[in-house]
Amino acid sequence: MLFDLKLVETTYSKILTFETINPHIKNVEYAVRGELAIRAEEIKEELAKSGPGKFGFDTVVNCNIGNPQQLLQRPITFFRQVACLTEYPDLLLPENRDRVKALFPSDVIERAQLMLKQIGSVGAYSHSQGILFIRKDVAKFIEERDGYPSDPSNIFLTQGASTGVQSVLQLIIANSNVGIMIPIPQYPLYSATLSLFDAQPVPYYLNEEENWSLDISQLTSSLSTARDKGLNVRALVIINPGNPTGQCLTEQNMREIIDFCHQQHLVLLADEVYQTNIYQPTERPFHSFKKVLRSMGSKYDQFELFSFHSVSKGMIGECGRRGGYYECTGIDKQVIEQLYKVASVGLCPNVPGQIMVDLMVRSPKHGDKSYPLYQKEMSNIYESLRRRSIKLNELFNSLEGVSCKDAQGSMYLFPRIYLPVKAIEAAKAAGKQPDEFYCLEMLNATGVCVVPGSGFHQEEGTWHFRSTFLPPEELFDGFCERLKNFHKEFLVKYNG
Ligand SMILES: Cc1ncc(COP(=O)(O)O)c(CN[C@@H]2CONC2=O)c1O
Repeated sequence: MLFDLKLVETTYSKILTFETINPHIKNVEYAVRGELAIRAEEIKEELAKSGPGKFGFDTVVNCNIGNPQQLLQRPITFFRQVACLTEYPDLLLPENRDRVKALFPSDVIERAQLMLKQIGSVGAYSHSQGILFIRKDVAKFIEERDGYPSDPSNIFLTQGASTGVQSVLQLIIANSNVGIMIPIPQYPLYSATLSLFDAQPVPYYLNEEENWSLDISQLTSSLSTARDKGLNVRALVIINPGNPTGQCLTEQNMREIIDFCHQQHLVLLADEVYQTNIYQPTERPFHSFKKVLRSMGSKYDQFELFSFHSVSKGMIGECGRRGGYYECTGIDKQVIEQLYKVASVGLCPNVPGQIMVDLMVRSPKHGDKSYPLYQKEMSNIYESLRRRSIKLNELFNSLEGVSCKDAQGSMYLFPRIYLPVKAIEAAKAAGKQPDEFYCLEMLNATGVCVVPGSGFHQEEGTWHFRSTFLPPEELFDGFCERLKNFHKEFLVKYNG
């Protein structure tokens, strides 16, 4: 007898429902692309369909995510020229030589030929840890940056820093009693990943009054509270420069943190993706944890450190290429073998992303044909980011009931907002956190999409939001004006 499909359809119950999927996935929150970002996409749709109409603006400005090229930042010419030739090697055939020479500088052609000689084809799987030739370039970059040896076999190329962070956390989280120390406010990749792997976040609070500084006493009290609860705290996460807070650690503070981890037997995860987004290079230069660690002498030779970097940030902003790496320092060889085994399950990181990592760590040098343009493009982007960070910081601090620490690094400002009682009551009535309510009102009034501080977690009773300073400089004054006018109107509406 044939199945009566109607019968099957009426009685068929879904295997996968919200109730039956992995509960850890349901616990995951990632505010950078949460409710505000979703609402911003809806508004974009409505604007595309029916024009400004009911909105007082004609464009949505995505300041919720550090995605420079979404905000029209131009890619670095040299990087794209090399990438272009590696994607279509026929351009390098003798019959095309003259035409290609007319379009591409000789050092671009040479670099593309070198890359293709090493990798074969961008369409081929590579070594699961990443192409050795590129890992050697990463190791050389680290040695030249820090002045200490780096071993390519201790380097993993990854799909952006995100997947590196997740691989390392997955390795450390042996069971649900494992605690991982994370900064508050923090970039929600960490809290989200701990939820996913069913680990326990052990929050340590950054000190906003002291420019988001990291007090060792805060680490100590947070750790002892967690251990008193019976948690097996195994690692400490540091984001330097900070996201969302933008602070850069002093070398002295970094030595104290390493000593703290050494004494308390913690693995250190150093997220350094913003290491070139440094806007006060004299007062607050970037130091890598690898360099500071190696400068502290043989007592720390066995210290365990993972350092993460990415092509998504800096002046490069090639977020969509998903390129990054992490370096394992002091990590047991057998543990590295396990990391390799898991990396091999995913076969390999994407090869265009690996090429971008190589271009980042081995960029045009003085004397190369492409160097003048490369240097000009990089410094123009850097100076513009610095100017925009200062301008937006000044704007926030000019607003009534707003205070904002300056951006020593990264791509964000994280102003604190003091909201009128009526606004807090209105938020409660709407079932929203006060800063979430403020951000939604901002989006609906101006089209500017930022992320509420609650999405990064924050000290109880304080409210913040995070904005990038990425809108194009030629539109920046208009962008700032939108925010200023909104804030004034918001206060009138809820101060009465
Ligand atoms: C501190 C930090 N670490 C890692 C990442 C992951 O980067 P990739 O996976 O792209 O290498 C980000 C991305 N920053 C997110 C994305 O944009 N805005 C943010 O806060 C980040 O801010």
